[in-house]
Amino acid sequence: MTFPATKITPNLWTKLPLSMARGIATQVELPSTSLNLQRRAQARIREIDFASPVNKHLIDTFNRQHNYLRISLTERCNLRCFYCMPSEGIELSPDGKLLTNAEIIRLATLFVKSGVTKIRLTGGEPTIRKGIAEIIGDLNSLRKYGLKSIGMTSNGLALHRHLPQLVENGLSHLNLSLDTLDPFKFELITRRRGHDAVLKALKVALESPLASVKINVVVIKDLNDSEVLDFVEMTKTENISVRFIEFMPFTGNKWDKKKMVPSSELLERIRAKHPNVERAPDELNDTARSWSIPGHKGHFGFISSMSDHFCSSCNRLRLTADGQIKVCLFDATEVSLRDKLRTGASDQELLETIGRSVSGKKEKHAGMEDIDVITNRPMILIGGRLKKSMYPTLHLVHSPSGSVHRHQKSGLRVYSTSSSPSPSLTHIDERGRASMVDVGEKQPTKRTATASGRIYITKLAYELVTASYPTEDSSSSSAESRAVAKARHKGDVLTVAQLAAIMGAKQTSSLIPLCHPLALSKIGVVLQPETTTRKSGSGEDVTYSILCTATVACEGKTGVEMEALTSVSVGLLTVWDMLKAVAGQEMIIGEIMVTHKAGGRSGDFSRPEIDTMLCDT
Ligand SMILES: Nc1nc2c(ncn2[C@@H]2O[C@H](COP(=O)(O)OP(=O)(O)OP(=O)(O)O)[C@@H](O)[C@H]2O)c(=O)[nH]1
Ligand SMILES: C[S@@+](CC[C@H](N)C(=O)[O-])C[C@H]1O[C@@H](n2cnc3c(N)ncnc32)[C@H](O)[C@@H]1O
Ligand code: SF4
Ligand code: SF4
Repeated sequence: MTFPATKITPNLWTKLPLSMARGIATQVELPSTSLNLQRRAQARIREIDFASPVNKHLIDTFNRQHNYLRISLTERCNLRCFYCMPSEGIELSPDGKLLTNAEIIRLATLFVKSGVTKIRLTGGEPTIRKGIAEIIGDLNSLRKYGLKSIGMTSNGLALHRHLPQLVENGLSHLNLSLDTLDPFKFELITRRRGHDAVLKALKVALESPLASVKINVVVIKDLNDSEVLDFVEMTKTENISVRFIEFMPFTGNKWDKKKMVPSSELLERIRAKHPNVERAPDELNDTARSWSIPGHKGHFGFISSMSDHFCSSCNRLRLTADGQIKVCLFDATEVSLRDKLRTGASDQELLETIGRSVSGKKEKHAGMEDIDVITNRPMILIGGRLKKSMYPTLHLVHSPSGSVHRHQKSGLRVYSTSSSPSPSLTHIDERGRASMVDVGEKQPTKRTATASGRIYITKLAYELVTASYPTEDSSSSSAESRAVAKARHKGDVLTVAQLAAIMGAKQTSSLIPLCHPLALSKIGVVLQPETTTRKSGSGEDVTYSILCTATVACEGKTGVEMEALTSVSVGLLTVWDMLKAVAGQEMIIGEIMVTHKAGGRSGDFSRPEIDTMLCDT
């Protein structure tokens, strides 16, 4: 006999681990007198299987037990983070294709009864899903089947007012995405405003009884990597976990290895300031490797999906908003549970479908050298599909046929760019020469457009603009006062800029070569000085700016967005001219955009405002 099975006392049998039971059950050299032992071993295996918290359909061929389900509640979002979605936007699934609240709960119940103990709601932005509070409440009732945690990953924009209700209904863990402490950079990264709202949400979260609050920071070289120490500073007084995430590639996000800062490099920067930084315990199956600084209340960690992946301990499955099961973030394969559900599949049939997907899960994702050639969905969708015209033109392997084929090195599916239609320009004739569009045949309709833009100015310039005029002694001899006097000499900055913006709208066709002259019926310009305050390591940082908004209208054959944009641009340039004596070259003009447009064939457009996108929970 090669196995000391006979030495196992009845008491020990009940604790015999699966591997040993298997060893005994499969031994061929057991004497016939020991067949009883084999039977006992087989019985022990059945006992373990029965008691196993995870159904066999959720265990893959690498023995990874999938007890973490991420549910995407929506494909929509109130931000437009450049690293998550293509600038062209995404094609949304029609509402009828999305899982209903009842379908989400039916599937979640099945997963929980099969061993899932952790559910994370994500998206898109989960907080804009109608009825999220009820969904959380219903998930909470699954605790009786073994569900231990209900988490949510959110950008926080619409959260601060709703969070207490969500927590009351059962939300236990919140991961808040906040990549920068600088409001200006926030707008660059998310292509939207709302930094203040996210900070408010963070404050509410830290004051709530949530079991954990984590901040997700996607680190991009030369954009926000200089803020890593400021984020670490937050862990000094707050019981939070800040996680620095390596920038990952998804279709359309223009991933570039050079924009990614490896976690090891960030750790060295942190160590240079805090030599006593030490490794902290990780949670089981955690994506992050945690570290802390002695004396700090919170800790920080690195999610090194690219440089040091954690696939061997992967325990996660994804359910997309349109009801697909996706077993790996980087695997485009998916199976529709929604279709099965809607054709009357039983729980057992659904579980078997899930099991087939799980058993096909690969050991790990492609390495850094190959991963940028796979065609996956943009991160925001993780469940929808890209418009053909959105297939990326970078990082793709071309095929002569212009069809889908496999990348030679990784074996992953790639798309050729040759089938992508190219958009056409309206101001170019067939020979590629500039030409004004003939609008003679078009019917005049009421058109309106609103554009906005911002100029960032210095504190002194801000005070000058907002102080009632005149307030200071312009005879003072300091250089600063002389500059103030010189600027004031030009007049009331906001009034002059407003008039200039009105003139700018009227002059658009003289300035922009192919714009039609239009008889404008309305030009409304508002210049609003604004301050934004943020906490920094050394106290508070305040940003000073002036927001210029112009609304233009006409009864005509072409749109008036160029007039609105020109108006804003001229208004902001005038502010620059008026303030250059005090603010010099430190000013920045930016974020010039169309925010609303109505009338005309292309239909109405409204850039989502933070407040209009709030969920209605
Ligand atoms: N490779 C890989 N990375 C993932 C996966 N899920 C999340 N991440 C990474 O982890 C980051 C944070 O995701 P979160 O939504 O906060 O989820 P989480 O890290 O699982 O959250 P915890 O439950 O707090 O551990 C994402 O931005 C990704 O970079 C995954 O399944 N695979
Ligand atoms: C897709 S978002 C969805 C939830 C929510 N809208 C949010 O931003 O928190 C989930 C997480 O993925 C992260 N993420 C998105 N694109 C990423 C990328 N290219 N690389 C790394 N993380 C990314 C976000 O920062 C966020 O923390
Ligand atoms: S990361 Fe989140 S907030 Fe940003 S665009 Fe993607 S889904 Fe929206
Ligand atoms: S890449 Fe795939 S296998 Fe690796 S951790 Fe993410 S989901 Fe799991």
